[in-house]
Amino acid sequence: MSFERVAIIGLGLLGGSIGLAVQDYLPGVATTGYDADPATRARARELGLAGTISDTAAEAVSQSDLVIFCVPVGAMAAAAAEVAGSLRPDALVSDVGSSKESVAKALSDALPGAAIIPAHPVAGTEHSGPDAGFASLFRNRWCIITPPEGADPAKVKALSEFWTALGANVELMTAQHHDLVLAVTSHLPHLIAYTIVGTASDLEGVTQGEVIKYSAGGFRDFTRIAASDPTMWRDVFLTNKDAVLEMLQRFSEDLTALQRAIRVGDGDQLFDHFTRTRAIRRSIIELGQDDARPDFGRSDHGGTEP
Ligand SMILES: NC(=O)C1=CN([C@@H]2O[C@H](COP(=O)(O)OP(=O)(O)OC[C@H]3O[C@@H](n4cnc5c(N)ncnc54)[C@H](O)[C@@H]3O)[C@@H](O)[C@H]2O)C=CC1
Ligand SMILES: O=C(O)C(=O)Cc1ccc(O)cc1
Repeated sequence: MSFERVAIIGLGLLGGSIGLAVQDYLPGVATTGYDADPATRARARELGLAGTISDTAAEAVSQSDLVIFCVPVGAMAAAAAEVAGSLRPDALVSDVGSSKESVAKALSDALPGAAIIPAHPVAGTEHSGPDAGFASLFRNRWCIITPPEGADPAKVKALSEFWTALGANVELMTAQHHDLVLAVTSHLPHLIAYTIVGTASDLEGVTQGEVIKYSAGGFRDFTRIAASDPTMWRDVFLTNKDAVLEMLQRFSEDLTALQRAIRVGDGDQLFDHFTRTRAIRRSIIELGQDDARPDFGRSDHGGTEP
């Protein structure tokens, strides 16, 4: 089973990248796009983010056997409600949201009876909007699929093959496990970046100019992450609240332990901790997932990376 026509609802970074990637890597599959923002629809037409850009969500999905919601996780319920009653009976509904339990519930509440298999391509940048999309975004990245209990194995297979065709490596897990893992690997790092950049810019006696001028490598990396879309990240923290708070609690305890080591001058504890974390970085590089490598995620199939 493979898909004939994909509808993409939300034409920002993720939706635009899917549209471009399908046109490049699955040229036999038709693409239709819709975005709630008329200016984004106009830009999507100029950029050719999908074969057809519809002016209503209902029209975009009506012929499609795969419908992917690419809107902020807090907007999934409203976006899904707009297509209720217009889906093909055999359509598979999916999404790309960064949190999964709440999105699975939002989609199934809005679309009772529909086949829904949520997914999360763990691939992105700090940029958003239709101009941010590029076809090679998903190459060599993970796509986590979270099939609900009782999901049709043929549909899970078809969705896995779709993401594999776009260049992703697919992994299956429960939505609950996804939310716990991503809380520590993605959500908490973003919260820390938002905090540290705010702290630095609030410092009395340190000017904004100095923060920019002396931003050495580490801080500069944090400013990139802290430039990520405010709507998207507000929604991630509100929808993955329990897992983020649990990880934040553990993080605070570990930070307090390091704070104490500095205060009492326990150099061995600091050294041992930093040695352990350095080994984790090295194992990421050995796994070939070091996105600092110049060729990481690039493809020779076109697509422009920002
Ligand atoms: N930005 C990133 O790096 C990644 C984002 N994600 C997830 O992908 C989703 C989309 O994120 P981005 O593409 O970065 O956001 P974006 O801000 O670039 O695009 C979202 C688009 O959705 C549209 N939209 C909002 N409500 C809508 C509605 N009810 N109906 C139709 N369109 C609507 C907006 O007008 C906007 O164009 C989010 O759920 C996010 O958590 C997943 C992986 C990476
Ligand atoms: O730009 C970065 O460093 C990211 O971490 C991108 C990203 C953002 C959100 C996701 O759900 C997945 C990936």
